[in-house]
Order: sequence, then structure tokens, then C-alpha cells
Amino acid sequence: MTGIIVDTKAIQYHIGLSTQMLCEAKYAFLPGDPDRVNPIAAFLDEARELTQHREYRSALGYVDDIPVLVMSTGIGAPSTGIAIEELARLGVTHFIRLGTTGAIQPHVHLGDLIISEGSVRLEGTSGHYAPIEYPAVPSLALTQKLVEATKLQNFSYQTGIGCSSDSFWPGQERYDSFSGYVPKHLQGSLEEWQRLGVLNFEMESSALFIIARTFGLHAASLCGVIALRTQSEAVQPNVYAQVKERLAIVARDAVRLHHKAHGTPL
Ligand SMILES: O=P(O)(O)O[C@H]1O[C@H](CO)[C@@H](O)[C@H]1O
Ligand SMILES: O=c1cc[nH]c(=O)[nH]1
Repeated sequence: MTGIIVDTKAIQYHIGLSTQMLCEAKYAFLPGDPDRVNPIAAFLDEARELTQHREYRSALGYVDDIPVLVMSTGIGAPSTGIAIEELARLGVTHFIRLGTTGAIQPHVHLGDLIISEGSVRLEGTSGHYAPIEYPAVPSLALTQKLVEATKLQNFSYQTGIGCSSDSFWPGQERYDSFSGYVPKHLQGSLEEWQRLGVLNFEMESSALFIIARTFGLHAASLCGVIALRTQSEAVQPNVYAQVKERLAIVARDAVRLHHKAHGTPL
């Protein structure tokens, strides 16, 4: 069956946004947490809240005269997939995830930024868009601008492969869960990812990369380290404020650099 008609002018069912509300924004910053939307938007000019539907809180602001949407995805790949589907309909072409993450390599420190070069697809959503052999890789151009912006700020950072898991506990081999049990096929998985050079665990990047890439759109991922899994299973809330600020600054500057180098995205 072909010919499904999508009314791009309409308010999108899940995110509650329409083309008109986006003011032609081509760039979207995507934190998971709705509470990170307004603090990130505060680093943009003329920032204002748009709406909130379900886990999707949104705000709009400007980098110079470039409109930028900030919208939460909620936790995990399914809600991230819905966010990308609906934002793509509204004309967004460049997606930057601004997340938190747990580092699994000993040389990574709390508060470091991790700029993704690719992601292990330990989630189910991306498989609905492309077979597992298809690589979850970000846009090179957008990623390069994240690196450039991070360096200009002198923030400590790493680049490399992350792992996007469908669960916070067993998929990231945490034993401090309700049952304390990690199924056999995931026991030892953390050590295996370490030995394969994977830097970190989070939950959305691989779905974002696959869906954007298969749509012919552009995505990148920048995460701040709030857990050191080589030392503990716990997250460290004391670095959250610093991480949030760094994510906002780097994303804002990366948009400026990207726009300067590539012009207004089509
Ligand atoms: O801080 P956010 O962007 O939500 O990202 C991370 O935090 C959540 C888990 O605590 C997951 O969404 C994970 O990817
Ligand atoms: O350890 C962590 C920290 C943040 N987000 C995750 O998914 N895992």
C-alpha cells in the first residue's frame, strides 16, 4: 500500500507541535529529560517555551538568527523514534542528542563530554527501521562541529563508540536492580564492551542515528558523564548541573559553526 497522506501543517499527535510553532527550525537539541529543556534553551537567544505533551517538552530559541528547537525525547529508543518521526515531518533535518551517560572505561572522568562516533544497537527500535547489520553512525559534519566547539571551550572530552541499551539495569549490567538478577546472556557484557573499546552506556543514540540516517537526515550525540561504571553502579547527581551547562554551550556553539560552514540546511 502506498500514498499515506501526512498533514505536516497539523499538530503532531505525540509531540504537540506544528510547522508554524517551529518557525522553520532545522536544528533540534534533544535531551532525554524534560527538565533539561528550559535550562538548555536558556543558552539560546529569545528562548520561549512551546508546549508539553507526554514526555515531550519543547522550547524554541535562536543562535544568532538561526531558529533552534529544544525538545525532550523521554527515556529510551521508542519515544526517541517517535520524536524523530514527528520532527522530521515538521522539517527538522539536524538532530543533536544532549544526554547523560555512564562511562565504562577507566580513563573517562565524571563531567567529561562523550561525542559519539557510533553506537552499539542494544535496543529494539532501530531494528524496525534497518537490519542489525546497518551501522548506527552519526553525521560526520555535525559531529566534527561538536568536537570543534568542545575544544574551543576547553572542556574535557572523549570521542568513540557508545552502547545504547534498552534497559538501565540488566542491559547495562547493573546488579542493584529490584531482583538483583542479570540474565545469563548479559552477564559479563560490561566487560566485553570494555574489551571492545566501547566508552559508555546510554539509551537513545543508536536509534537516533539509524532513524535519521535512513531518512536522509543528520544526527549527532553529545553526552555528559554522570556515572563511572568502573567504580560504582550509582549515578553522581553532583555533576548534573555542570554537565547540563556544558551540553548547552557546546550544542549552541556547534550550531553556529555548522551553519557558518554549511549554510542553512535544506
Ligand atoms: O539524561 P538522558 O538524556 O535522559 O539520558 C540518559 O539518562 C536516562 C537514564 O537515566 C536515559 O535516557 C539515558 O540515555
Ligand atoms: O549509567 C548511566 C547513566 C546515565 N544514563 C544511562 O543510561 N546510564
